Formats: sequence, C-alpha cells, structure tokens
Amino acid sequence: MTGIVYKSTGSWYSVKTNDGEFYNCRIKGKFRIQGIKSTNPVAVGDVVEIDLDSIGGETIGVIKGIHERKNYIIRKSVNLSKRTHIIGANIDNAFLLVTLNNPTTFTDFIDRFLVTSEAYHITPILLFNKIDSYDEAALEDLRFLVHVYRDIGYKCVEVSATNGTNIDEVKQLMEGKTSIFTGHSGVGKSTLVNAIESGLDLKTAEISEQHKQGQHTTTFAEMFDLSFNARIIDTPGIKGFGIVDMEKHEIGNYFPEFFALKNDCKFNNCLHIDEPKCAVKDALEAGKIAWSRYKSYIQIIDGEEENYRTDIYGDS
Ligand SMILES: Nc1nc2c(ncn2[C@@H]2O[C@H](COP(=O)(O)OP(=O)(O)OP(=O)(O)O)[C@@H](O)[C@H]2O)c(=O)[nH]1
Ligand SMILES: [Zn+2]
Repeated sequence: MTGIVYKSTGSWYSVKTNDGEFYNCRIKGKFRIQGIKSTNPVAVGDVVEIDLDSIGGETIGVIKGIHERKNYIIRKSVNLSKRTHIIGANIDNAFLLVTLNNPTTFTDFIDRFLVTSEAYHITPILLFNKIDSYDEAALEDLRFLVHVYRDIGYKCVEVSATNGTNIDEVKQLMEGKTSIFTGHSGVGKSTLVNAIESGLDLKTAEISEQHKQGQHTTTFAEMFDLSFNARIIDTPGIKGFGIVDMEKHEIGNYFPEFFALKNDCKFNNCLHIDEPKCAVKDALEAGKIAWSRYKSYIQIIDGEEENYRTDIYGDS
C-alpha cells in the first residue's frame, strides 16, 4: 500500500494511506536515500510503501520503501557532529511572511529565503502581512518592495491576518498543494494559519501537550490536512531559510534576474563582482536590478562560513 508520512516521532511514523486511514508504522531495514546521511531516514511528506501486520489485535504498518523525493528541506545541527535532519519532503510552496516593522524583515533575509527555495525547487511566495497597521510612509516602502519582487517574477500577496484581507487568495495558492509557512517570530504565522483554517492551532496545542509528557524534547514537523484540499507542514522552531551548501559560482543562478543576463556577461563564469563587461553590473547601473538584491547577493558570496553550513534557521 502507498501512503504519506504525516508525523514522525523518532521510531514511529504516522502514515495516511490512499484509503484515508492512518497507520502507526515502523521502519524495516535500513534506508539510505539519495546519498543523504540523516538522523531520520523517513521524513514528514515522504511517500512510502507499507505492509500491514496484525499484532495482538492492533494493525501495525511496516515501511518497506520510499518513493523518490521531489525535494526535501534539511536542518544541520551546528555542533561538531554536523548531523542532518530532514524536516520535510515533497513540499510545493514555501510562504514567507514579511512585515516591515514589528518585527522588521530585512531584504537580505527575504533574498536568502528566495535563493534557498530556488535551490530546493520549492515555489516561494511572499506574504506581506499586517497591511492594516501601516501608515502612508510604510505603505510606500511596501509598494516599492512588492514592485521589486513582482518584477523578478515572484508571487507577492499583501495580507492582513487579523482583518482577513486577501486570505482567500492565499488559500487558492495552497489548493491541492503542500505548503510550509516561515518568517520571523511575531510576523503573524499563527494568526494567519488560524485565519486560513480556524481550529488548526487546537490540533497543534494537543500535540505539544503530548510532547511534554513524552521523552522527546525535540519538536517534530507534522503535516495537517486542511478542509479545502490543502496540506500544511508545521515546522516548529523553523523561522526561515538560510543558504544551502553552494558553490560561489552557483549563487547567481538562484537570482533569476541575474541568471537571465548570464549569457550577456563577457565571461561565462562571471561572478558579477569586478569582471569587465558584466551584464549584471550594467543592469544594476541602469536601474534594472534592485540594489538591495545585488547587496544580498554580495553578502551571500562573501558569507561567513556559517551561512554555508546552516541552511535552516531554527531556535537551537
Ligand atoms: N495589526 C496586525 N497584527 C497582526 C496581524 N497578524 C498578526 N498580528 C499580531 O502580531 C502578533 C504576533 O502574531 P503571531 O501570529 O503570534 O506571530 P508568529 O509569527 O506566529 O510568532 P511566533 O509564534 O513567535 O513565531 C500578535 O499580536 C498578532 O495579533 C495582522 O495582520 N495585523
Ligand atoms: Zn557578470
């Protein structure tokens, strides 16, 4: 039987099969997928093959195989073991909630998120939240930012989680897909998810209650079905994306407006820094590329070692 992993707590996995039933499953044998060494061989969002077994009147599943992943996001531990944990797999949309103030979301944070989404092959969507709270000056800044990102081709939606503004548009973008929500603490993730589907926070509350009783201190990702044929992967403690292990020369490929000009640079390995006849620098001077984007690019290129190691920002 084929199913999808909705939850994992170490050695047990909750798998929903095509008939809509949930089964507690264990893993049989060893898994080594796509050459990743991770602390968890099977992750939330994985499509798995299971066999059912009846043990003492209870039906237990055994996971015997995993389908190839479309993508997956990982978190590397910052300690010496550098062990990788797969947070979630087969994700369609990554929503980043952005607020201009309260808290401030800086453009380099947005751009790192976009680069990582591109590298992971996840569709990034920017949600500019709290638009009900902005004064005219902030709205002006907002319009500029939205213009910059729409121009590149990124989907941007201005929302108010508290007023319900444009929540239907967000729901439309989620339909038939698996989404994750990220953003700084206080940007309104919980409020927004609650506006999308009320009562969902109730479920998560129950789960954290279970965690308190159990031995696990780590919070695990969990997937939820929403009422309008959409899924959310709840990623506790994950606030945003950083940069995946990348070669310097690759980074420009994940800035679509730079990538589009790549063949116009004199050198095909142009880093767009101080090479002559660089089409990206020309476009920047001509005002066709935003300075904030170029600044983020340089920051990533010059990034401290840490930026290349930690690809998911978490609390720990
Ligand atoms: N004015 C206004 N306030 C909002 C909006 N969305 C959220 N807030 C407020 O912002 C604060 C933080 O919202 P949360 O939903 O808790 O933010 P969060 O991103 O889940 O925060 P963490 O749980 O710390 O990651 C709360 O006081 C919300 O009421 C909005 O659209 N407009
Ligand atoms: Zn160049």
